[in-house]
Amino acid sequence: MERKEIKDSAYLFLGSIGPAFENITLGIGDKLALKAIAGAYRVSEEEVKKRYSRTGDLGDVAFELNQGEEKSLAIDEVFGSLKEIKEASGKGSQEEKTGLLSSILQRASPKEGKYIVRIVLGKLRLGFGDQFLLEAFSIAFTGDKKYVVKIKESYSVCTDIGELAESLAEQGPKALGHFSIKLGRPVRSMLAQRVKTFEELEERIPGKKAAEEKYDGERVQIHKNGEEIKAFSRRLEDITAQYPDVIEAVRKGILAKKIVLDGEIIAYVEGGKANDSTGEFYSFQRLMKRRRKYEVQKYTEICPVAVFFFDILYLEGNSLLKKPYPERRAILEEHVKESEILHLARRIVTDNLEEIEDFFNEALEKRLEGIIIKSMGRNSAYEAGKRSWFWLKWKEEYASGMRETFDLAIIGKYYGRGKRKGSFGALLCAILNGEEQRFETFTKVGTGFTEADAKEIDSLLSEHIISEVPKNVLIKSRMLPDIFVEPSLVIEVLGSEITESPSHTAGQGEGDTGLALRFPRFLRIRHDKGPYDITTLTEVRNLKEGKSI
Ligand SMILES: Nc1ncnc2c1ncn2[C@@H]1O[C@H](COP(=O)(O)OP(=O)(O)OP(=O)(O)O)[C@@H](O)[C@H]1O
Repeated sequence: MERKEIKDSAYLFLGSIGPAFENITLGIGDKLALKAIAGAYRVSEEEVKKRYSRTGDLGDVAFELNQGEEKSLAIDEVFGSLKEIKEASGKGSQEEKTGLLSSILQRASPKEGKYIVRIVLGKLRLGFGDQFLLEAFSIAFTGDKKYVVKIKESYSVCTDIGELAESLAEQGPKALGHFSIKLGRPVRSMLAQRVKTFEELEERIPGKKAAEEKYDGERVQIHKNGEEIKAFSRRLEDITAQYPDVIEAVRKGILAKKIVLDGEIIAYVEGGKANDSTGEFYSFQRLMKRRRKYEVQKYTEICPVAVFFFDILYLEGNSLLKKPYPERRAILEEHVKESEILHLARRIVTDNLEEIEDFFNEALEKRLEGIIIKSMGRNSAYEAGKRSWFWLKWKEEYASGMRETFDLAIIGKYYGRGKRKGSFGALLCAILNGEEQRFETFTKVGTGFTEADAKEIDSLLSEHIISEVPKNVLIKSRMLPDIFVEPSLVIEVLGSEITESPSHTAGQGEGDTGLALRFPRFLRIRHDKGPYDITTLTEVRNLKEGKSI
């Protein structure tokens, strides 16, 4: 095969005439195909319809009607015609498309005609996909199956299967490893690994790490090449037309000429929530309203979105894929001018797992679904197409293993900090050590409150504010709250794990570590309980050992 034929046939094998990220729809449905078949083989449309209802496949109908056994087409002829069909547009384009299809069917053998019709209708169904084709490339162009893994890696960066086939045909295995990110050709997204326990985050990425908010929307890779701005989905489809608001915001807020950004588009209203400068996030379901071809502009108002960028892959002619994450993040911060629609993914950098836990709880409070922990290591490259151990996801559902409720006494309150300034903050809560008749801190609850809950709690606590720690309360200095309250108000809290903690005093005795409740969530105020009716240390210990309370 000639080089050009190799490229074209790579697309045709997958029932297409180009890579997914280019607009490759031919604009022919059953109705037009039926007309073209009738025209090509000089039978009535009724006849084609009758046969179609019997076989259920217009490709088979074309095969039956075609008498041209000895005819044969070259690949470039087929490919050229399909391209012409795609490009016919505007007034009279339907007739033009039908005429072009008719004409190529007349020149085709029965088998060729059958497959052309199927390709045109997007129903080739050869029974294999791109992964299979990559294995075939390994054998065909390197003579050895052992290159499959490398070819698949290259395909994550060079996502145009035709281009990949052409390079391999030309250079063999030497082509591998030399592909780079290119404007207009999205790379496959880097994905995050999942861990089983919160501690595993520390085992996998020890020491200093970043925790970023995890946005539950649509992954987007934005390519800006001067005036031309394109958005690609995780499946590498061109989704530019769906998000005119995002594209406009990029035009205004991203000043670099040539740049590729990775992020998540999410349904979001800036400053939507009173007292919260971070705005309000909405569900993935709501974002899906934006998946439409018509009335796109109207829906930008019905469902406003924002994009949160968390990575940069390319800048002014240079690939950044191999640079470590901290460097990429610094470059990203330099090039994104935040606005109502453009944001940087919020994050903290720390080596303290408890701070990450707080950050996670705050994310849930904002109705986000979790966090992504990212390695700050020197080798933390952008691993296109890979589920990488440099990125770990931790979601609300992973944290909800135990789901037990506890009645806890409030002994202090923290104000909202940073972005949460002015908002409710969190409550320091204690269990009762029955033997010592002492309240020992067990958890800090910052999520699950409605605005009404927060108001009610504030007003109830206001009567119990004291200036120092009472004798019957044991608090570590690192956990000191902004306001102390005497144990009086009891709340019911849902929690999912009891762990050893250097910050809490529950059951610590002479030792240094106490017990703590992880991922607590406020359920309700227990007006019916007093501070001496709450969950006790004995109950917590039993629960930790797997016995029920
Ligand atoms: N800050 C962030 N960093 C990286 N990815 C993020 C971030 N925020 C949101 N995401 C999204 O979260 C996805 C991973 O989360 P989740 O497990 O919910 O998605 P999934 O589609 O079920 O799984 P996956 O994407 O890992 O196959 C990423 O693919 C990305 O689209």
